[in-house]
Formats: sequence, C-alpha cells, structure tokens
Amino acid sequence: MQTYDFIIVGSGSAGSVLADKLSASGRFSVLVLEAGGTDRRFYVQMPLGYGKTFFDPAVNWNYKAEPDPGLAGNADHWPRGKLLGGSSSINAMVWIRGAREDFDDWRAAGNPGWGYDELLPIFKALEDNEAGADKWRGTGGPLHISDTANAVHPLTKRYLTAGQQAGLPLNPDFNGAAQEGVGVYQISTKNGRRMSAARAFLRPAMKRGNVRVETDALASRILFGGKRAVGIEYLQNGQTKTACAGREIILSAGSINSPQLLQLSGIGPSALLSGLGIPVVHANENVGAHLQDHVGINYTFKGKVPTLNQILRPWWGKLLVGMQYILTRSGPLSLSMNHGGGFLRTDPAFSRPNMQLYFQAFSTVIPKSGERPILTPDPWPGFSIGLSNCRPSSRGEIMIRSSNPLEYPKITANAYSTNADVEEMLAAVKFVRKIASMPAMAEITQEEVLPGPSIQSDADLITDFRKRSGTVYHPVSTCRMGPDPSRAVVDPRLKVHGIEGLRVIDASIFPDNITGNTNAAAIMTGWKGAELVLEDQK
Ligand SMILES: Cc1cc2nc3c(=O)[nH]c(=O)nc-3n(C[C@H](O)[C@H](O)[C@H](O)COP(=O)(O)OP(=O)(O)OC[C@H]3O[C@@H](n4cnc5c(N)ncnc54)[C@H](O)[C@@H]3O)c2cc1C
Repeated sequence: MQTYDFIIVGSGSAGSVLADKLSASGRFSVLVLEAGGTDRRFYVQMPLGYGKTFFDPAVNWNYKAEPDPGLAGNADHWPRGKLLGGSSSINAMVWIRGAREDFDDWRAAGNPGWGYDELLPIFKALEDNEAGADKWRGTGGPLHISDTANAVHPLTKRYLTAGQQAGLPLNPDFNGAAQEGVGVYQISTKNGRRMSAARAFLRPAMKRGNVRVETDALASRILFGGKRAVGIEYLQNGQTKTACAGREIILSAGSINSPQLLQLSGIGPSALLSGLGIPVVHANENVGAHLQDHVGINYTFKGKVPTLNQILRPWWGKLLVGMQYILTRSGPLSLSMNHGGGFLRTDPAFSRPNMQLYFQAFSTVIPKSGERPILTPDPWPGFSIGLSNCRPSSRGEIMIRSSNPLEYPKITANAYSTNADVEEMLAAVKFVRKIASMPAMAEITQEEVLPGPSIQSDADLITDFRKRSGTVYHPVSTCRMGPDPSRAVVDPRLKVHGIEGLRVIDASIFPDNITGNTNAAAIMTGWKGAELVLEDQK
C-alpha cells in the first residue's frame, strides 16, 4: 500500500488549493482522490456551457433533495460538480466574497483567525482582479477575475438605473468597501474561459512530481488506528484500493460528501450509525446537521426590446455568438448568465444586506428536459430579475441512508421552514416588483410573465415562491467549525473533534452561511486551511 504525507479527498474549490499549497515546497507528497473525471471539456471551459453541465451526469452528482413541504412538496435538483475543480468547474462564476460581518461573526463564535481583517490578505492574495488592486482587491494571484462592466448586455444599464430609482446605491465593487447596492458582477473567468479552482491551483500543482491525482476514485471509508485516521479506502475501476497517510487526511469533498464520508466511516450521530450497522468510531451529532442553504426565485418579464433570447435562440444567432466566441473568446458565451447583481436589506434596521439580486438579460420560462435551457431561451424577448436569501434561519441535514458509499445520502433542506425566512422573501419579491416598476425598466417592459399580474396578495405571493423557489447551490455548515465538540464537527484549526490526523477543509465547515455566493469563501477556506496544516508540520 502506497503512503503519502497528505491525502486530500476531493479536488474542488478547496481541495484544489490544498493540493497546490501543500505540495509547493516539495517537502511533502500529496495524493488527491477525485470521484469524477477530467475538466478538459468544452462545456466546462466555455462559461455559458453552464446550461449543459447543469444536469450532465458525466460531470455532475445530480443530487435530488427530499420532497420539501416548504417548497410546495417539490424535490429540488441539487447539482454538484463531479470532476476536477468540483463545483467551481460547473458553477455560474459570480465572484462574491461575502460581507465583512459574516466572517467577523465566525470569529466571534470562537474561531480565532477567521475574522474579515485576518482573511482579507488571503482574499487579496488569491486573486488577479482585472479591475486592478486597491485596499480590498488584489492582482497577481493565481485566480483571475474578469471585470465584465463593458461586456454585459445593454439592458443591464436599465436594471442598474431602475435599482437606483428604487432606492439602492450604485455599487462599483461588491467585494470592496461596501456590499449593498446594484452593480455588475465580476466573474471567475480568464480570456473567455472558466477560471475554476482546478485551472488556477490544481493544474499547476499537477506539474509537480510530488502530486498524484487519481480520478474516478471514490473515497468510500476512512481507515483508523484507534482514534487516528491513517488511510483511505477508495473505489476505482471496480476495485477497492487503499492509500496511507503519513501525516494527515483532509476531506474536501464538499458540503454533501464530506459529512457522508465521515458518517460512512463511523463519525457521526451514534443512533444513525448503529442503526445502519456502522461501528461508531467517534459519536458526534453535528456531522451532517445544521445544513444551511440559499434559496432563490426568478421574476420574469416580456420586454419591448430584443434581449439575449433573440440572439441565443435562433440558429443563425447561435452561429453568430459561436463564431464570436471561437474567434475572439468574447460575447455572451464568454460570460455568466448573471450580468447585473445587487444586495439589499428588506428591513433598514438590519446591519447588512439579507437579499441578493441577479439580473439576466434573457428568460427560460419554457422548460426543456435534461438541460437548463440557457442556450435555447424563450422565443420572445424576455428578461429576469432573480433573488435569493443570504442568511436564512431554516436548517436541514445530510444523512446517509445505508452503509453503501455508492448510495446517495438523504438531503433534507427544510427551505422556508421559519416565519422569518418567509417574511423576508415576501418583502424581497415585492422589492423586485418595485425595481421592475421603475421608469427605466417599465419603459421597456410589456408584461410580467412569471408569476404574472394575477398574483398580488401576500398569500398568493407566498404560495408562488414556495412553488417556484429552489436552491441556488450554496449548501454549507454540515461539518461546521467551532470550539465546542458538542456543537461542531471541526475545531478552529479544522481538525475533526476527537480524532487525530483528520481535517475537513471545504464549504461544509462554514459556521454559518455568508452573504452571497460561496465559491470565493470555499477557495479562501482551502487557502487558510493549508496554512493551518503547514503551521502544524513545523
Ligand atoms: C450549479 C452551481 C452554480 C453555482 N454558482 C456559483 C456562483 O456563481 N458563484 C459562487 O461563488 N458559487 C457558486 N456555486 C457554489 C460554489 O461553486 C461552491 O460553494 C463551491 O464550489 C464549494 O466548494 P467545495 O470545495 O466545498 O466543494 P466542491 O467544489 O463541490 O468539491 C468537492 C469535490 O469532491 C469530490 N468528491 C466528493 N465526494 C468524493 C469522494 N467520496 N471521493 C472522492 N472525491 C469526492 C467531488 O466530485 C468534487 O470534485 C455554485 C454551485 C453550483 C453547483
């Protein structure tokens, strides 16, 4: 059996950074086990290929959550990346760090070193921001961030004006001095190609002789010597294999699979494990508990002027943007589908935004099976204003159903299960309508298509958002960090409570969700986690 200094399970946003940082000195050997395959695929590299990978089993775990009473009984589709780069290889590329207070709250919860001022140098160091460096932003780092202000669809300007007419400030940088306001999203791309964590961190690390990456390798169990993690059992090409870790095993399998792997290995709620015949190595009720996620909804409008629908739908338009992309790496295929964005407070008494906005200059009301129809939008000129919550109080869980590592765990989201979450969403959808009713938007709007003018009362608005909402793919906190072993899974150094030689380093450790999209914070967690691991090797 081969021994490595470090074994990293998962090559996603956090795992890719770990592979890079832990191997950089050349002192340590690193094995990365990735359940999926290569990221060298056209629809992964082309930013708007997102629509194709959204359901593609070749690169996506395609989870399904349990039917959710809060979502009118719907069983929500939960995509997660299953390839090099993990979810950073199939995400929508919106680059948002979160609010300063999010991280200050993490630190205040007993996690020294995790406040915003301490994390800011990492956020700056990891990025190469096309818009330039300042007090908050960095250049020269491995991960390129594109400034799309001059590339977005012209309708975005109207959205920005309408947002201001509705009372929000214009924000030149959501990752800068303040988060609130409307603005244009910066995205993780470079020269029209997706800038995943694999492209920024893992691929360069793979050139080093001390890094071995095994793809199609599903970690199925952690092996222990007493209370010390010593190796990993994994399945590859129909065979069961094992690898040993001389120093540490690091789980970076994401918010669904990291708790799953801990539970399969005997670390988790004791009744669950015993009931499934799994010997309990270390009982911890928090493993898989405290699931937090963002849920969102789109309001869709028919416009009086052409939108991206008129370019992306007809064959000649597809040919045009396809040629533009291939020849110049620009145009709509080189961008995220979210051109405009925003953050707002539904109550002025709140100290920071609690809602996020997305402006899309196209619409996809008419469903298309097996694909998110971004590349074949509606035949009429449509556009959408999307909305998602930032720090909902609803909590769910991820729990295994059996001891079989191939069986998907049970995802119970419990969306909108608190009054507070329903109330803030109700206030927020009304605000979306306010933006849409402002002169800059109203002038070019023919009608609201979804939910449509017949939906007016609070009860109808709530029924509508329960029916039409879904995850915006930011599950966190299922292996949450905290100093108290009775309330958390990992300590502030990301070591699994009660176990030696084992850490979890990915979005599952977030003590609470952040105000915005989670990729940047997952990458930061990989970076910070690597620093902690290396400090402990001295
Ligand atoms: C469709 C979608 C759109 C999104 N849009 C955005 C966005 O626009 N902006 C943003 O900031 N965030 C976005 N996100 C969220 C963001 O991408 C994730 O929060 C982030 O990538 C999570 O990083 P991670 O390291 O925790 O996990 P992941 O990046 O998911 O990595 C986990 C890796 O572990 C592998 N793995 C899992 N189990 C095993 C196992 N047992 N053995 C071996 N390997 C295993 C997986 O295959 C995967 O490669 C989106 C996510 C999705 C799915």
